[in-house]
Amino acid sequence: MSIISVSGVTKIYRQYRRFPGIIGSVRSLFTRQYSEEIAVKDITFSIEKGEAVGYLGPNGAGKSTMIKMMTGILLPSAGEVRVLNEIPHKARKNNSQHLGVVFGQRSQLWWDLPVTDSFELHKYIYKISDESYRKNLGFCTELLSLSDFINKPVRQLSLGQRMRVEIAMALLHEPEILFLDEPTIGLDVMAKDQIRQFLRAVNQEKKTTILLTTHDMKDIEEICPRMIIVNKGSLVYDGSVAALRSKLGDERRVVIEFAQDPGSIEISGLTLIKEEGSRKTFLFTRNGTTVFDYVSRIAEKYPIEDVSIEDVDIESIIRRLYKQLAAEDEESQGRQPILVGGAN
Ligand SMILES: Nc1ncnc2c1ncn2[C@@H]1O[C@H](COP(=O)(O)OP(=O)(O)OP(=O)(O)O)[C@@H](O)[C@H]1O
Repeated sequence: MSIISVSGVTKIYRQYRRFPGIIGSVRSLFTRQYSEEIAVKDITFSIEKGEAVGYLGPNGAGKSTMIKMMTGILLPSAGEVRVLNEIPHKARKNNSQHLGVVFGQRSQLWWDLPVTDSFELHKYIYKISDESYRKNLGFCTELLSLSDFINKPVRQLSLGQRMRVEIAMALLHEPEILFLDEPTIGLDVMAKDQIRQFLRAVNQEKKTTILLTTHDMKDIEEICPRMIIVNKGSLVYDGSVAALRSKLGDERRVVIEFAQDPGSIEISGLTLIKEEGSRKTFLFTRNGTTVFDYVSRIAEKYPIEDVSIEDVDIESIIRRLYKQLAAEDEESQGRQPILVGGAN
């Protein structure tokens, strides 16, 4: 049985409009006008125990709304969300023992208290046994290097330190599922790396199921073998990075270091995307001809010093997908998603 199951879920936000001015305020009392926004549109997916899934999408795609429904903060307008086989909104009290939640922008910590006091309070509220607390705190302190600032008041912590503390706190009661909304937003490269390594360890060693939203593709690469992509409320992709790569055309980047600058060269089948003197980068799409055929054809005309072939990075793939989706949106409003499905 899936640990999370979302079937046909839609969320519509309804916003009441006020008429302007004093007369308007009186009128608003009698005439209710409202606008509707479909934030999540008929989404279905399920997640198995122990998976790590990235939930992606452009701004306003409906990611936070979905996390809020899975954690029981919001109710769907239609469809059903089940987490640990319960309706999250109804089972909030019981479920909180089994869920860990980190909302990057909103803190669960006590601002003026030392970090340890927030942890102790969490231990008390969640009735964590002494042994379990010691073990989990030890795991987090070591892998997140918390000891340098664990006695400082939370308000004195840097953003990166605070995020590490938030994540540790969400894991102290050893939840089965960890939800994270943009856990690496605004952090420096080192802090991001540490959090990614930590989350990977939590998923692999403790078998905690992880679902995170992010705009940072490195988070996906390092933590999540599976990604779910949403756009304007609808699901547009559910599968692995590799499968998306091949769905969108299997592109490779070919970097050629020429013995001397050959000037501008044109080879049909290769698209020049970067020129740095004698070093040129081409984009190659697999289409029956191998990249070696192209390179040997070039080498007949121009002496080559070095060649390297790289996969296109996931960031570029997602950018391409978003561009494709935006173009499709312009072309035909409300058409069926182009890419649903595609696991491994
Ligand atoms: N409380 C609310 N009332 C009305 N509309 C809302 C509310 N919360 C979100 N929305 C709207 O629903 C849509 C989806 O918002 P949501 O925050 O879920 O997107 P998101 O994918 O998390 O975006 P981002 O990446 O920018 O955080 C947006 O158009 C947003 O304006």
